[in-house]
Amino acid sequence: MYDINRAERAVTQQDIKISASKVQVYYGDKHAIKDVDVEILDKTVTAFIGPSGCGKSTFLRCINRMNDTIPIARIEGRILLDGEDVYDRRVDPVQLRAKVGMVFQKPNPFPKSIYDNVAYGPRIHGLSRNKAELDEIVEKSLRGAALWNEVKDRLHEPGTGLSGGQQQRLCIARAVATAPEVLLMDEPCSALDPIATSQVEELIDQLRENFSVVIVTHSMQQAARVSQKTAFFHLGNLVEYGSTDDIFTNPQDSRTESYISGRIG
Ligand SMILES: Nc1ncnc2c1ncn2[C@@H]1O[C@H](COP(=O)(O)OP(=O)(O)OP(=O)(O)O)[C@@H](O)[C@H]1O
Repeated sequence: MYDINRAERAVTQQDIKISASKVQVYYGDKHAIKDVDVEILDKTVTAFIGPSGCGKSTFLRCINRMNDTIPIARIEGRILLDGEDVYDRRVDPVQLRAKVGMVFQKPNPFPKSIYDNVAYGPRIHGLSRNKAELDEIVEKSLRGAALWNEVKDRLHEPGTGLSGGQQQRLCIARAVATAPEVLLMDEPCSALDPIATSQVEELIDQLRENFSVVIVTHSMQQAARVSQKTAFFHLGNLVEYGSTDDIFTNPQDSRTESYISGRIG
């Protein structure tokens, strides 16, 4: 049923990149994430799956403190990135988000040129000393996002003039331009057609050579194709977490089994 062979399945002994313990998220009185413990590996694609409203995006946003921007959101527990608490008062969320990049559901390029979209982060974080270095970062990022060949002759045209799939790859280039260590992707293909989806999925597979990638997806086929680890959420709980093969072929919890077989969700 699921194509479980496309992504390399042998998850070798990877370092733990993110370690969450006893994470709770409340929106006002609503308890949206309940006591979540999870260890996310480096150089691995981890998929978050589960029915609508189960908390996938909420938990994803905890990792780079995007929930800080929602006034009614309250977070408890601990999330360590390379052993350091991302909620420590000394952590600057802007710096954190350069290290933990994010790609959203709808491509959201800035109303700027293709070049300036990618150069934006490196400029504000002072990652280049001169124009030549900045050019290099822009080219490398666009190559990394498998977009360079399509845009190299029109770098100074607006990013918003690209197709949806190209815009999403531009957003991925923008995210990788600040040399992040983790890439969070919240349903990155939901606005894309099948061809653009397949290009972005291939890209995700390449990105894990350098990053820890966490992807929220509604498509179980996509989770099976791109991830090596899968976490199944249900009603705010992390019900089951394991290798993608195991989750899809031998789930241990009846709720996981019901979801992957289409009985809930
Ligand atoms: N900004 C917010 N304010 C109040 N409640 C919210 C907010 N964002 C999410 N919630 C609630 O928290 C719960 C989890 O939502 P979340 O968006 O994280 O789920 P999800 O699994 O990502 O859903 P979907 O698959 O539909 O995107 C839901 O009950 C939702 O209504």
